[in-house]
Amino acid sequence: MGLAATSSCWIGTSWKMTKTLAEARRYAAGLAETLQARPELTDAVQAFVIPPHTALAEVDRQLQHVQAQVLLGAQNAHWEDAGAWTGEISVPQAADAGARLIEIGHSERREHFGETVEITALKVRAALRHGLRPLLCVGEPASVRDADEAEEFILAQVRGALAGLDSAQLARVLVAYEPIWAIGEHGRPATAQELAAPFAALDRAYGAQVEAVLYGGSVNQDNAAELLEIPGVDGLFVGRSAWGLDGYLELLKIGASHGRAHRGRLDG
Ligand SMILES: O=C(CO)COP(=O)(O)O
Repeated sequence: MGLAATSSCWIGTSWKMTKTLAEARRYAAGLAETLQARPELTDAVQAFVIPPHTALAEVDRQLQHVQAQVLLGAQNAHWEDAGAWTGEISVPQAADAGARLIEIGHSERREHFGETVEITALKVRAALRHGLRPLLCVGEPASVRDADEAEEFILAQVRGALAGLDSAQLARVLVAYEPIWAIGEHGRPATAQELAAPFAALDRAYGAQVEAVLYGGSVNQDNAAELLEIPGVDGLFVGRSAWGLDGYLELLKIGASHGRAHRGRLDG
């Protein structure tokens, strides 16, 4: 798939429901230009960008010369390949527009669009069936965290979505742990201390089987380096702080320096 073989750190962004076509084109063109001029930014990083469906094909066009450096993703796709599903798009349609990754089960989709564990399982299978990487998002609400049940909650979400997959399929899955209370303008970033136990639990259960486990929720240029140091964190999934290209490039730089240091440790 053209992924950096040695990538030790994933840094990606979902634009959620933001950006006109012109804004998406400008961002993607600027990203492509920067990555061509400074390929070292992704030497130790796998970058990914998840635009709204309306901009997928155009962003794909803009990123065509840096496809080995940036994975393009879609924010959602239906589990059926085609049919009478008004308002939905299928995995083959997302792939046709350039997507190589499908985001599944973001808490905003679970909360506002009724996406259940069963639905996430169907969508994971649809993505894999068509050779795309599923990016499964899991995370607990504040009430579950306060009841000290976060780990059970997120492991049940992952288990339900990935049940029955073989090891080759699991090896293509990305998991993003995004506590709901940490996401968006009303969220606050989780601290390294709060994240230690959930990431340890995810690592124990799935770390060796899935491609990567990422953290998301109010990631910014000030906390990214510290978050990347948490054991079990293989990368960051970013909303608002990467909606401007400069913000995303800054995060890529932080990821690159983390990735290089990490690789140095592995090599040494
Ligand atoms: O939901 C997120 C990524 O999927 C995170 O959003 P924010 O970085 O804006 O909190």
